[in-house]
Parts: sequence; structure tokens; C-alpha cells
Amino acid sequence: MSIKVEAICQKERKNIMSNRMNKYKTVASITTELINLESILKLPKPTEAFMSDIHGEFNAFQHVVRNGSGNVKSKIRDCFQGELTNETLTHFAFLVYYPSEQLTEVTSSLSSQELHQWYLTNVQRLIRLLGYTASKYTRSKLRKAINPAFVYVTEELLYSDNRDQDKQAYYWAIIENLIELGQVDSWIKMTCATIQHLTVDHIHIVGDIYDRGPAPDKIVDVLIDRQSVDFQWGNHDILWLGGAAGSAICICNLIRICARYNNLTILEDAYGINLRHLARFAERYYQDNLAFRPKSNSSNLSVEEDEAKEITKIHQAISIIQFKLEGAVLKRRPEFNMEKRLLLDKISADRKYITLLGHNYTLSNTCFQLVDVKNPYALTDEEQAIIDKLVMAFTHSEKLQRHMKFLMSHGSMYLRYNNNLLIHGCVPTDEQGNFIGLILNGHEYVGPELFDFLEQNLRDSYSQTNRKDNLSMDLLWYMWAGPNSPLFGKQNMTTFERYFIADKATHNENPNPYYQLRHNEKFVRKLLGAFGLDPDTSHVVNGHTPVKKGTSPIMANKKMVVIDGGFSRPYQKVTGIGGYTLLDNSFGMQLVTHEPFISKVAAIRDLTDIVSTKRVVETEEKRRTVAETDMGREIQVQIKELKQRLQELKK
Ligand SMILES: O=P(O)(O)OC[C@H]1O[C@](O)(COP(=O)(O)O)[C@@H](O)[C@@H]1O
Ligand SMILES: [Mn+2]
Repeated sequence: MSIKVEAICQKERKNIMSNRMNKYKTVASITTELINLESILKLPKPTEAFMSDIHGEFNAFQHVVRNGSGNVKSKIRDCFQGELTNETLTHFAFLVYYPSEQLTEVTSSLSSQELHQWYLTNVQRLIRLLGYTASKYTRSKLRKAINPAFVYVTEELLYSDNRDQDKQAYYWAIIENLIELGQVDSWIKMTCATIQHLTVDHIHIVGDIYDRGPAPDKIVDVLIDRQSVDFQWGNHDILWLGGAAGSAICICNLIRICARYNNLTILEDAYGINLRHLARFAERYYQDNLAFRPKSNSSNLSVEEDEAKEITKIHQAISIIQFKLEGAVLKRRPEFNMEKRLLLDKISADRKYITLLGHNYTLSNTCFQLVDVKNPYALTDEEQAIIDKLVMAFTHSEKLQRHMKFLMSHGSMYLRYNNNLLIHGCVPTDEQGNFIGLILNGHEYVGPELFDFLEQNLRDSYSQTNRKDNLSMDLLWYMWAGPNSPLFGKQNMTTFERYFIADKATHNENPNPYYQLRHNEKFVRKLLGAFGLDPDTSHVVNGHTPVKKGTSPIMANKKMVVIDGGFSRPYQKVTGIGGYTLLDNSFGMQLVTHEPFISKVAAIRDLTDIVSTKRVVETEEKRRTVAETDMGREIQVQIKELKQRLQELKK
């Protein structure tokens, strides 16, 4: 089995390690480093958080990230045992989550004397909490987590014991100076961010940041700021990566979804992609159509009637272009095995029926005025011009390119990390659990090799300058909607049927047998083994399929955890909750259930964490240390090398 693509974080770690190794050439320096590394191995394993299917729900996401999925409050409770009333504890926790908002509140509501006292109390508490959250890390790691402008002040406060009589005056003088020099607010904001970062050391996003919700761009901005992050791309993320790589089909699909969920502003305002031409064109050729009306989005802004009509027309225009472009790929790629998705040529000349597998279905909500009966997949000149402009805009949007570059550099099709296998969708199989995939040029890509192959093609199409309709580009769309795509995991994407055919039987997308098999421990063990992990100690973490109300997200004797709990609002009626975060820390694995997030204003007003329950997935018999992590294993290799070097020097 060849696993070609290792995640960026692992590569980065190795680079850092080997650069560091070159520094140790003397007995003294090697000895110091050996002591340092041996003691790092003994530290508790840092906390990882796993989230998936956030689908643009920035406010819910940032709330959970800021409160460390409830962990920040637990840390405060442990740090200040018995010292704070529940009310004070909650207020202090909200200062850590939302320092800017809390500072605005206190500066406007307290008298200057009260405010001074508030600063003295809270700076001191923050220092204690920072010290407590940092106790798991080396001093050097903590230093890197502190804003450079405040390293000196923070370290002086942290390491000078304010109970020591001699140091007391010094300690308080630093705080008084921070206040007097007008720096205390900045220091508080920085320290709260550091506490948040240290509480959850690493974030895994198991796919689907994009589509349906209003602010995926802001989620990416937060993650860029965190840096210690990885992504396993989801099918929706592929549309945006594909769009940035210049895939016209991906662009159509994502604009269609933005129109459907009333989110076109993401394109125009966040990414500076001008939709004027598309809007004017849609206005000329399309009318109102109930099936293409935008859904209300999560910010619950009701759309003005004129705007709703405009979006409805754009929605139809882009859908028709999408169906035409998809038809062209289906024809040139018989190896994708998707001929049954060729639908425009099955529409009757009077546009009233469609014939699918010998059945005639009535068409409703039709908008086929630009579909030529004789040549249904041909774009009109105007449609072609619009697509060309859109491709140009997507490939030249500075912010989109920056965001997608981050998703590329920190992302992969799957990830093996500290004994867990992270995959957004599935590993396609047949009914018997044999891996299936794509046959291209006589070679069948299945299992890990299918993932590696698709990833390589994504990277190729992303980096190539002459963007053509080549195989790599076509595979991007396959990753979104192909029957054996690990990211889609279903036989048919029935977008056309959902818009135009009332008979619900045609809407069935037929999930891959994997989704039944993943309940079975034997199958999951086989999967882990195939991806190079030890089935006895590892787990699979999946996203993509919302866990239905009354169904357990923990399957296969705890070997499989599905964490799509419905951050995406339209799916909360299916899941009955507001989302999950899986935490993996030195004590084991816990699944945190979140209540639906109403709004940031409501969360701050009602001081709610949106954490309802914590379910234990796995408890460790003895607290896990860095030695038992991937990083620990690399450190052990390094220790071995350093010891060898030391022996040679001593000879
Ligand atoms: O909920 P919508 O907007 O109708 O979209 C449904 C489509 O989304 C999909 O579920 C894919 O999106 P997910 O990855 O979020 O499941 C398709 O299978 C389906 O055709
Ligand atoms: Mn998905």
C-alpha cells in the first residue's frame, strides 16, 4: 500500500526537527537538548478538537472555538476551585471568550474607580489562568503563543510570585503601568486569545467549511490565525478549491448553492467577485420560479421581494449552465460511469416530460428556454461569455486565492493523526465491503490509493497555469458528484430531479454501502488496517452525513465516530442538536454536544456556552503523554540520533 501524501503538519514538524538537529554539535548543546526532549515526552498530550460540516456558520463556530467546546470553563473551574461564585466564574469565562465585547461593556458601565479595580482583579485572574493552561506546555511553546509585543510583561507577571513579599510591589507596578499607559485592553485581548489557543492546541476540520451558511470566509480567517489546524477536504470545499483552480463546473455549482441559500453576498462582498453580468443576463432570460426561490439563510434576514426575484433568476441561469457543462464532461469521460446523469437530452420537445429508465415523469418549474432541443448541452454565446468572465474573476480574486492556498497547504483527502483516521465522507465499497473506485487507463484506484490519486489530481489542477478541460479538472467535479467519490459517497447527485420532478422516488441518491458497513467493528478494523493504522488503538472520524435524531454518533464498538451534528442550520431539524465537537486529550476522547446557536448577541447576553452534554468515547487508564503521540514518536527518533552523536563526540 502506498500512502504518498502525508499531511502538511507532519511534514512541517519533520522540517522543524531536522533544522533543529543541525544546531547540536557540541557535547553541552546535545546534552541540553536531550534533557529538553526527554522532558517534553513526559508532558501531557495536548488537546485536539475535531469539527466538521460547519457550512459557513461562523458565529456558532467561533463561539465553540472561543470557549474550547466548554474546556475553557472547566479550566477556570479547576484553576479557581472554590474561589469564585458561579456567576463570577461565568462572567470571567465570557471575558476570556469575548474580551472586546466585555471590555466595551465594562468601560461604558463602570465608574473610573470601579474600572480600575476591575482591571486589577481581572489581569491577575488572567495571569493565573494563563499559567494554569500553559502548565501542559514548555516555556518556549508558551512564549511563541504570546503576542511578541507582550512577551516580556507577560513572562514577568507569570514567573514572579505575587505572594512573595519582595516581589509584590514589582508585580503590581507592572499591572498599574499597563493600565496607566493605556495598554491593558490590548494585553487582556491578547491574553484571552492565548488562553483560547492553549486550551485547544490543535483543530481538525473534517470537511465542509463552505456552502449553505453565510460566512465561510470568516471561518477560514480564524483558522489562518490559529495556524495549528488541518483540513480533510469535504465535497463542498472541493467546489471552492475547484473554483479557485478555474473549474467552470465547480463555479456554477457553488454559485447555484449560494443563490439557493441566499448567500451570493459571500461572492460579491467577501471575495470581490462581480456577478453583475450574470444578473443582467438572468434578468433578460428568466422569470420568477418557485423552485428557485432562495431559502432564508441563517442570519434570518428576510429578502426584499425584488431581490428575491433577482436571485431566483440567477439561480435558474446558473443551474442551466451547470447542467450543460456537466453534460459535456459526462460525454468526454465515459470512464466516470455517470452516463445516467445525462438528462437534458431526455426532455421531451414540448418540455413537459422527461424519460428516465423507460418512465415518463412530468416536469415542473421548468426553465429550459436556453436549452436547444437539438443540441441541449451547447452553451449559448452569452452563457459562454459569462462563464469565461466568472472563471477569470475566481482565478483572480486575491482573497479567494489566499484562502484556498491555506486550505491546500493545510489540507488533504484524509489524515492519519495520533492514531485516528480522519475522512470527510467514506471509503467507497461494494455491498461486501470490498473497496471500489475508479478505473482509468486500465488501472483501478481503490482504498487509500483512490484518495492519493484524487489528491494528486487536485494538486495538479490547482497548480497548473493553462487551465483546460483536462482529466484533473474533470476529476474535481467527479470528487463533488461521482458515484465512487470518497467525498460524495452516493450513487447519484439528483440536483436536476429535485428541481424539476415532483416524484420523490427520483430524488433518492443511494448512499454507498460503506454507510451501513461502518456500524460493523470488523469492517472498521479492516479500514484502519488498510490505511496503515493499528486497529486496536485507532478510531475513524467521519463527517458529511448528519447524525439523525435518536441515532448514536458512536459506532462499531467505539471505533467509528461521526461528528456531523448539524452546525448547518438547515440540517438541525434532522439532527435535533446544534453540532458536535470531538475532543481528544490526555484523559481520552469525549464527544461534546452543542445546543443550536442563536446569535452572538444572545450568547453574550444569556452567558450560554451552548454545551449540553459530554459523552465519553474512550477513557485512558493512565494519562497520555506526548510520548504517545506522532510528535512524541518523532522526538524519540531525534533522541536516538542525538545520543548517537553524543557517543561519536565522546570517542
Ligand atoms: O440540501 P440541499 O441544498 O438541497 O442539497 C442537497 C444536496 O447536497 C448533498 O447532500 C451534498 O451536500 P452535503 O455534503 O452537505 O451532504 C447532495 O447529496 C444533495 O444533492
Ligand atoms: Mn459533505
